[in-house]
Amino acid sequence: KTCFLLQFKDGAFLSGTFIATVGIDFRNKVVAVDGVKVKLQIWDTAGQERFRSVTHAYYRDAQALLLLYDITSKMSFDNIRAWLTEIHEYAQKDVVIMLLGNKADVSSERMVRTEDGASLAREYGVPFMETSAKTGMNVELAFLAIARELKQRAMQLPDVPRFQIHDYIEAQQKRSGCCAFV
Ligand SMILES: Nc1nc2c(ncn2[C@@H]2O[C@H](COP(=O)(O)OP(=O)(O)OP(=O)(O)O)[C@@H](O)[C@H]2O)c(=O)[nH]1
Repeated sequence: KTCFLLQFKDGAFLSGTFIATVGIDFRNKVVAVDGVKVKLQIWDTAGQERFRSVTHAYYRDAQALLLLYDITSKMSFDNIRAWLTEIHEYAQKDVVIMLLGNKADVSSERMVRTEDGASLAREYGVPFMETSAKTGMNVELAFLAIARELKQRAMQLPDVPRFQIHDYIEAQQKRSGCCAFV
């Protein structure tokens, strides 16, 4: 999660370094959505169980949640259902959720099929992408899709059709020729 956030914030990937997040950390980044500046305040939570009570407290105020698993770790994927249960318990009812299968660059060590990620996301009705904090694949798209959704919600006019995050991601991926949307 930290590498994913740093790739988005600074366009950098620190190879070989792993410093577990203690509790919670945050970064800000301003992005432009159709000429409107959207300030994203992104909280980076610790994945480790022992920090769980700290991270719970932050769900309530989140407008969006990016749920990351590691495609080389079946356990991280299997944990997603538990995270979704927690989200439903602690987060706002209308929170935007996105499921991301990260480390897609390490295909030789893949333990979770793309279809399995996509099918879990379909089950919960949330958008899904595979990403790489190392190469940057889909990192910006994930945050921009969220920013667009939040901006549209904030500025929603009665006669304008609602923004469809699934359609937006699919269209962007088709345009860039990247990574078939499953
Ligand atoms: N190849 C590859 N390695 C990655 C990628 N993302 C993270 N890593 C590596 O995975 C390890 C853990 O990454 P972190 O981003 O620190 O993980 P985290 O989810 O923030 O961990 P916690 O803070 O403990 O919850 C590091 O050694 C990273 O270099 C990726 O997309 N590709």
